[in-house]
Amino acid sequence: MSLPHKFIGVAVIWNDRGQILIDKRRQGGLMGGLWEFPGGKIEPGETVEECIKREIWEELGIEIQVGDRLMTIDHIYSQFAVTLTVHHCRHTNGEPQPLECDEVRWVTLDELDFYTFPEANFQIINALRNIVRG
Ligand SMILES: Nc1nc2c([nH]c(=O)n2[C@H]2C[C@H](O)[C@@H](COP(=O)(O)OP(=O)(O)OP(=O)(O)O)O2)c(=O)[nH]1
Ligand SMILES: [Mg+2]
Repeated sequence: MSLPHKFIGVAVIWNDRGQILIDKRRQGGLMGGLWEFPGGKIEPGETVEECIKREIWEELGIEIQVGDRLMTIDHIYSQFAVTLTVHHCRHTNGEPQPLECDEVRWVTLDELDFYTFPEANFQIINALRNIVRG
């Protein structure tokens, strides 16, 4: 049996105050109510960078500059598998709006502990802490 496999571009969006943008997935849907780093499915013919820029515009209505890749994570959930390609991004323009989620918030690395993320995100959060704190 092979699980469906989703390829996702994920953005760690930094602002000038060293905060990161997170969003709360819509209640009811898959992983509803969990917080995540914004992003979505890579479409055919699209690079990860293009996917991230497009998704962030569609989901949050802001402009970003997509920077270096932080990491790629393969994770298997009970119903599907995901490959998350995570890039550092910089917020350049616009006020984030919850266009396709329930809420958006700027948080510090420390504050991430107060939010519940999907299982695969532990690796992302650990990597961010290692980078920032050496
Ligand atoms: N954007 C994002 N997705 C994440 C993170 N962590 C994590 O496991 N995921 C998973 C949850 C989703 O299955 C998938 C994100 O894709 P999506 O939000 O566009 O897809 P979806 O759940 O709407 O899936 P579908 O119903 O359209 O098939 O990746 C994260 O930090 N950010
Ligand atoms: Mg999405």
